[in-house]
Amino acid sequence: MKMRQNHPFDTKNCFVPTSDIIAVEETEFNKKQHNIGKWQKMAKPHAFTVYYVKKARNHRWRCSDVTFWCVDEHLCNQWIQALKELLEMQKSRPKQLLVYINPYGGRRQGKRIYEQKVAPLFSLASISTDVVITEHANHAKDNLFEVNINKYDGVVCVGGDGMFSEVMHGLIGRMQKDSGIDQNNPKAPLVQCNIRIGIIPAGSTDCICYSTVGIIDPVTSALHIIVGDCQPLDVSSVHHNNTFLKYSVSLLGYGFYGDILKDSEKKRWMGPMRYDYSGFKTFLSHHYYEGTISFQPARHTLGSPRDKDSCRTGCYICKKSEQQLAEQHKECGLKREEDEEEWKVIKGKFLAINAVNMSCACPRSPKGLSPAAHLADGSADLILVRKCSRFDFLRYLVRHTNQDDQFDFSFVDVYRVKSFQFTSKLSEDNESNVTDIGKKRFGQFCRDHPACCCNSANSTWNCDGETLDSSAIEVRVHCQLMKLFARGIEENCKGEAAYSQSSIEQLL
Ligand SMILES: CCCCCCCCCCCCC/C=C/[C@@H](O)[C@H](COP(=O)(O)O)NC(=O)CCCCCCCCCCCCCCC
Ligand SMILES: Nc1ncnc2c1ncn2[C@@H]1O[C@H](COP(=O)(O)OP(=O)(O)O)[C@@H](O)[C@H]1O
Ligand SMILES: [Ca+2]
Repeated sequence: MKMRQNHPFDTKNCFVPTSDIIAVEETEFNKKQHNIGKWQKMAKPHAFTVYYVKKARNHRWRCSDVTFWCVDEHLCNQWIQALKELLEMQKSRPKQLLVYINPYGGRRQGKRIYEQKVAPLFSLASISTDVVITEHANHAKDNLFEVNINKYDGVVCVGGDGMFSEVMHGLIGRMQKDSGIDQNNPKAPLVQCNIRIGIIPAGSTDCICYSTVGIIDPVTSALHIIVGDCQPLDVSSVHHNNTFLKYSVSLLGYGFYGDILKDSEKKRWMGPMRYDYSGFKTFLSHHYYEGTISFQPARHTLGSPRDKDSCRTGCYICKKSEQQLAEQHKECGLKREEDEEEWKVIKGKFLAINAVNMSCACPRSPKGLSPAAHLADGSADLILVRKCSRFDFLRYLVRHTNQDDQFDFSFVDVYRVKSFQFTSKLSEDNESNVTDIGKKRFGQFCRDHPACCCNSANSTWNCDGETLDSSAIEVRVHCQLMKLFARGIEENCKGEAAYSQSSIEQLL
């Protein structure tokens, strides 16, 4: 048996674990191939091609192939058969997928990206698909309540974080409905969703994809789906007055990121640039908001938000935290102790309140809002940015883009929490004096100090890129409620070199 790679100048030996094989196919023999070099000496060659994952720099994956030639047709078929059987044994690989494409996400390239880059790979890997191109917001979510979900091994969403959020709401909501769980009850133990979601990035921020794969690249994401990767993910539930509002997996942000989102929605025509435009505007407006945050610290996890190590493939902290939580729940089931656990209360004036379930790394900030946050440890990092000067806030923002510690400021606090509540001062006041028409009419600016940027109007919550209607919320982290076709960010990738190079550049 002889081997020929599609890159003839690569190393002669090629080692491919079966878990990295995408497909094995009998190679169509044509005259041109027969005339290449030494193969022309073979009387009647037979060949098969192995398509496999080739790992490149910066967590990027590509489909590569190697062709094996031989004269014996029987031997060739035996090899094809044996390799196909090996692939068949990989039970985590999906065979049937349901795909939702948001044609208006990001730069409006979702359909093209799927058809040109992803569909050919799925077809090579013999994955059958049912494709839905969404016609309106909530199309995918509503559809997920109707389809025969058991037919599928996974759901793929082509779009941004907002589109992912929609699909996640459909799947988690469907799961609770089928199990008779009332989502409006903030204390209800939610049923885990075992149908994995794959994200083909075609949105504006794509932070969920970046934080779970390490790169925004449709081909890489498609290959993670094909090899059947599985990454559990924490999900936060958000309630107001015993009414379910939304789930969140990436950023739940009040103040700065809420205001950016609200402003940017009016500028959708700008595409992903709208966030930079609204970001600049919001930065200049420098509004802060008064309110009270109470939270329960996450005592079950070994990690802390100030750790130097981040969550990586096969993360030990996520595994340990999951075990710890399972043990606690067993005990709590008997004693119903959870609610008695300590609550910490913080009142203040905040420029931003960010709760993140994952690092929220994205191309704008490759280390994210909380670099040491874990994907599946049952906790969220609660970041409180108190009132400070514009200059200090800018210093804080800039540290998201370099190696310096963004938590090392006197006006920034970070806590690892398992649940929290927020009420704005305004809603507290409104509750105490029911109708204050004056406040509503002149509510935009502080009447006592017109120039102080103190805002007597509420901000809005940014929940994975969607606005919430209520400012008073109650949030609870559900450990590993769902799963993605991903494996977290891999350690010691060739890409790490680029990271350390930039840190060297900074030192010089
Ligand atoms: C001076 C430069 C400062 C850069 C600071 C960058 C911090 C970026 C952190 C981004 C965290 C993103 C968390 C993810 C949120 C997404 O779920 C969510 C939805 O995504 P989708 O549209 O794909 O559906 N995206 C968002 O809510 C957008 C967040 C907006 C991030 C843009 C921030 C730009 C800030 C620019 C400040 C400029 C100050 C300039 C002063 C001279
Ligand atoms: N066909 C459609 N028309 C309009 N909105 C849609 C459609 N399909 C999905 N959406 C909504 O668009 C929003 C943003 O989508 P997303 O793919 O995240 O793009 P972006 O990253 O640019 O915000 C989501 O909230 C989703 O519900
Ligand atoms: Ca987490």
